[in-house]
Formats: sequence, structure tokens, C-alpha cells
Amino acid sequence: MSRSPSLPERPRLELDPDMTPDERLEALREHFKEIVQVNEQLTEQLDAARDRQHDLTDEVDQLERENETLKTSSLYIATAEELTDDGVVVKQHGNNQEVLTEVSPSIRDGLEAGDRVAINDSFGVKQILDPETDARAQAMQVDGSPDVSYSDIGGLEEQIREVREAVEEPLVNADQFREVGIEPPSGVLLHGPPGTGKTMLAKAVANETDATFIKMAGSELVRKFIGEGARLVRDLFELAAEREPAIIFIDEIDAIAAKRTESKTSGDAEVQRTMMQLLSEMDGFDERGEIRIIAATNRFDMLDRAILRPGRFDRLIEVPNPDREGRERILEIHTEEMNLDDDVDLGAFATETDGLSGAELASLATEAGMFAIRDGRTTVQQSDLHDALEKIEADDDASSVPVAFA
Ligand SMILES: Nc1ncnc2c1ncn2[C@@H]1O[C@H](COP(=O)(O)OP(=O)(O)OP(=O)(O)O)[C@@H](O)[C@H]1O
Repeated sequence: MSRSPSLPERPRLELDPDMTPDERLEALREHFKEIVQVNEQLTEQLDAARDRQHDLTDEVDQLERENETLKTSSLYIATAEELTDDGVVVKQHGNNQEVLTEVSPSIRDGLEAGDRVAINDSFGVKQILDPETDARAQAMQVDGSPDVSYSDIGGLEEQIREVREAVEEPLVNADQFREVGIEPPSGVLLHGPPGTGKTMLAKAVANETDATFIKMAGSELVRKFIGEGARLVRDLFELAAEREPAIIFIDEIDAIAAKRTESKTSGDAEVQRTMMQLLSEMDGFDERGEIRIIAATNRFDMLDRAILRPGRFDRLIEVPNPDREGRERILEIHTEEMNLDDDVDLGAFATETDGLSGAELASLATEAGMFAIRDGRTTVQQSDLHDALEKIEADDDASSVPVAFA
């Protein structure tokens, strides 16, 4: 560091009593000149000192910022598992270490079990992570106990049987598979038109096996989390390992596993990376314990065949639109809580709803209820069902105007 220059000497005025008035005046002028000179030198030094001070302040700011970054980067991510009178039980991500730690009252007030938190080296909770800024939390929907059961699903008996065999059995009777010496299917792919109950099937199997349901939507990975897809897929499997038994559900898998196109845009490269990560997670799946993986797609034709190879999504289950009996059962399920007039014949009505999906039948039931309310009634009549069907078909026609494929 450079040393600051020493201050100029203070000029001295030496007046001799024998001096003539002219000589005294001359001496005073000389002294004045010296003072002005020293003043100039001091002003220059002061300016230089100010510049230096400025530089040093910048340097201090910079160091403070670096210090902050160093401090924050040494925080670890954990989940607050349980709030007790003695403190908070946190589980660190990555190594699953659980510790009981103390937390300041200000943080404690806003903390809830299940929150993701940042902890320091000594496990002190430093901050609650804002779910809005947490891509992992945004990209994954985690449900400890989904409230869908097999009996809520209409018309998919064969599909339920297959899902139970491929997903539920290996989770519940892992020993039996081991003893017989066969590997259960790695991944199950549900394919079929929109709104036919694919998500319901995955949730129901999680519910039935007391597994955590973790959903990730392929389309969001490529639209919302550009550049983070591969990392989020890794996080997905990591989270499942933390929460096992777990069902990973990847909806709209076609968004990340579509056939390779000729174009080599950076977007494609990113999607490729995400898919490669998914494949490598699935290939290393055997050691993963009680985790099963289910994916769904409405665009089976678009899928890259690489994901269908043995050891990956090797059990395909088609989930079609419901047949007449299926539609009747779905209508029964969705009108169960409704006040239906005695004249309502769901069996007959089901015949008229050919081509409707489960989701459309569910909203048809709600619409019928709305027609009854509009008419000032508290019971739903057969005519309300017909009106609702007309409305749904009209909405359908309006929305089937061709749109550019995104
Ligand atoms: N088979 C069914 N039985 C009862 N309800 C159904 C059925 N299929 C769909 N539904 C109703 O439609 C809603 C949407 O269904 P779900 O999300 O499971 O469809 P999906 O096949 O996953 O659709 P998408 O392919 O659009 O994601 C359900 O919440 C339910 O109300």
C-alpha cells in the first residue's frame, strides 16, 4: 500500500524589527505567496486523499459483498420435519441427516413442518426458503397422502389391475419378487387421450401403498425452467429417495422425450439433456429401493423409443376414453353427492355421451348442477344433464378450431 505524502511545512513569517516598511511589506507579500502555495499543495493532497477514500470505499463494498456471498453459500438446504417444544427437527437434503436444532423466535413464528429451510454448519436455521423462488418446489408437486382411491376411478378396471400388478405389488411385496428372482417393471407408461384418469391412477396407487406422490410436468420443465431441466430431474429422484416409499409421476413426458428432430436449436439441446438425465436416473434405478415411476402422455406417437427400452418405461398401459359402462360408472361417481331427481337415468344418459372423457363427464355433472341452480331448483333433472351435454359439446366445438402446435 502506498504511503501518504507528508504535509508541506507551515510557512513562517519572520519580521525583523529593523526592517523598513517597504521591506516588511515585501516580506509579507512573500509570506502570502508561500501560504497560497502551501494551500494549493494541501488542496491537491486533499483531492488525492478523497479519490483514495472513494477507491477504498468501493473496495470495502466489494469485500462485504463477497463476504455475504461466502456466508450464504455455506448454508445447506434442509426440510423442517417437526416442530417440538425443544426445537425443530430438520433433515438435511443429500445426506438425510436428522438433527434437533434451535431456532430464533422470529424464524420459528413463520415456520411450518414441511418447509424448506437454509441451515448453517451448526444446523442453525437461518432462513425459511420462499417457495416462490424455489424452482424445485415449483416444479414438483408433492403430496404426502393423495386422497384418490381406486373406487373413485370409473371404467378402468383392467388398467387398475395392471397398475396394481406393476407398481403396487413390487412396493408391497418386494420380498416375493426377490424370492421368485424377477425384476418388477422399472417404469409404467400410461398413454391415452387427455382427461381419462391417468393422474388419478397414479395418485390412487400412491394412496393405496402409503407412498408419497411426487408429480413433475414435462411441459413445465421445458417452458418454465429453461436450463434447469436436467438438475430438476436429478432433484426429483433425490427427493423421492428422501421420501420413500414414493411414486414419481411425470406428466406429459412427451415434452422431454419426444423423437429427435433434425433441427439443432439450443432449446432442443436443453430438452435432450433433460431426457438423458431422466434415462440415466432410470438406468441406475435398481438400487433405489422403494420408488416406483409412472409417466403419462397424450402423444404416444411422438415418444422417442429410447425411453421404452427394457429397464426404462417397459410396461405400457393404454388408458382410453371410457366405454358406455365406464361412462355410466364415472357419472355415478361424480353425481354421488348430488341431489338427483328420481327421473334421472344415468345408464340411458351414458349412451348419449359417446366420446366424452372422464374429465368431461366430471364437468358435465357440475354443469348439470349449475343448470338446476339457475332454474331455482335443489334437485338435478334429466333435462339438466342434457343441457349440460349441449353446453359441453358447444364448448368443445368452439375450442376445436385448429391452433398452431406449440
Ligand atoms: N376414469 C375416471 N373416473 C372418474 N373420474 C375421472 C376419470 N377420468 C377423469 N376423471 C375426472 O377428470 C379429472 C382429470 O383426470 P386426470 O387428471 O386423472 O386425467 P389425465 O388422464 O391425467 O389427464 P391429462 O392427460 O390431461 O393430464 C379427474 O380429477 C376426475 O375428476
